[in-house]
Amino acid sequence: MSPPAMANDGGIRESDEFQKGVKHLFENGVSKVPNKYILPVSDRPNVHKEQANVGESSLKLPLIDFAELHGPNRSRVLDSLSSACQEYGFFQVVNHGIPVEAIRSMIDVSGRFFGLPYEERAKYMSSDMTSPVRYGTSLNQIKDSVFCWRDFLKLVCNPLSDVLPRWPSSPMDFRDVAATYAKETKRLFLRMTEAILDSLGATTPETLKQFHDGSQLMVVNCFPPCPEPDLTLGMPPHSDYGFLTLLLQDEVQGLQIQHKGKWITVEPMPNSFIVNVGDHLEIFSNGRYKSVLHRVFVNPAKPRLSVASLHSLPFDCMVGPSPKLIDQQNPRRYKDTDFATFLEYISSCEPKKKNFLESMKLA
Ligand SMILES: O=C(O)CCC(=O)C(=O)O
Ligand SMILES: [Fe+2]
Repeated sequence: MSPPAMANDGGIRESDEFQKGVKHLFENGVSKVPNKYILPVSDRPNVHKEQANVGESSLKLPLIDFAELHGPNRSRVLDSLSSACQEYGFFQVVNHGIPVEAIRSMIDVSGRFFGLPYEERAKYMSSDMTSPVRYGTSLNQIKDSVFCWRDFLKLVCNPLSDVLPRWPSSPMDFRDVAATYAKETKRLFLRMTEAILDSLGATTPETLKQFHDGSQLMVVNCFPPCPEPDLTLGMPPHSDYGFLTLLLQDEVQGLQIQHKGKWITVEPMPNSFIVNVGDHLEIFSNGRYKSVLHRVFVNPAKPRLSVASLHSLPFDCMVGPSPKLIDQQNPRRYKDTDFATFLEYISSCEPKKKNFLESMKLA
């Protein structure tokens, strides 16, 4: 027999309700954050206190004008790219060549997907980490002891023709829009990666080819308004495991990155992309470029949406420090790793900060 359903301070009577996600809680008029989502005091966002100190807590990321990368100023832009990856692990890209229409449509269709009735969204729930489509809540709803205030839709993007028929068929235009967006972001990723490899002096034809055939995962994140945003987070501090993440956020604040020991809010900039160094790039660069912790705070009034496109080498490929970046002065600092090891890691324990990357470091 299952244990009796427990009432709690959020007025939610069944713990199973939490498995349905935060959009569901919000639609049912939740008026207090249920205990399941309340973080220990030391992990709470403290956003309002930080923002009273505006000068320090709000940040314009280093700006990379992508068009300039292909002009006479390329080497200067590569230098800026290199400092951004070393100092912040993040930068913002403008003039990236992705049509505004593709960006707007992706945000719009994602919003409409999360606007579908719960039963329609729930068709895509799966505990299989390798499923081409996976709807869910929190980070890992099977393992997390405290849930975060986020629902997600994960879409494996390669090979596109194989996975597309498994993607949501509703809203009707979802597949078309998301496939166009996936192709556009892949193209930008490849051009971005050429520049990153160039900035490291680590370009080889084999590496470029591997990225060409590499993996892509899109994560659509939905953060509904939260009645008590100071008690919880949309996403706890984490680093991204791939090589590069191309992140699109709507106009609502939420993303914070850790910089010089402080949490700094990244101001949304319409139609631009935020790009961040993932664990695989930190490893590949032998520690030169940093995969930086980031988190998401929620707010009481506005829903927020973001789309992260995570790119790396093919799923079964080993990632290790580039031989071009290892020498006597710079000995190898990380072990080789692959996706399978990472998946095993996230399914076997609650992901905490940069533990995965830490476990890859050589003493
Ligand atoms: O919503 C955001 O701004 C960040 C999302 C994120 O960090 C992720 O999906 O890994
Ligand atoms: Fe992330």
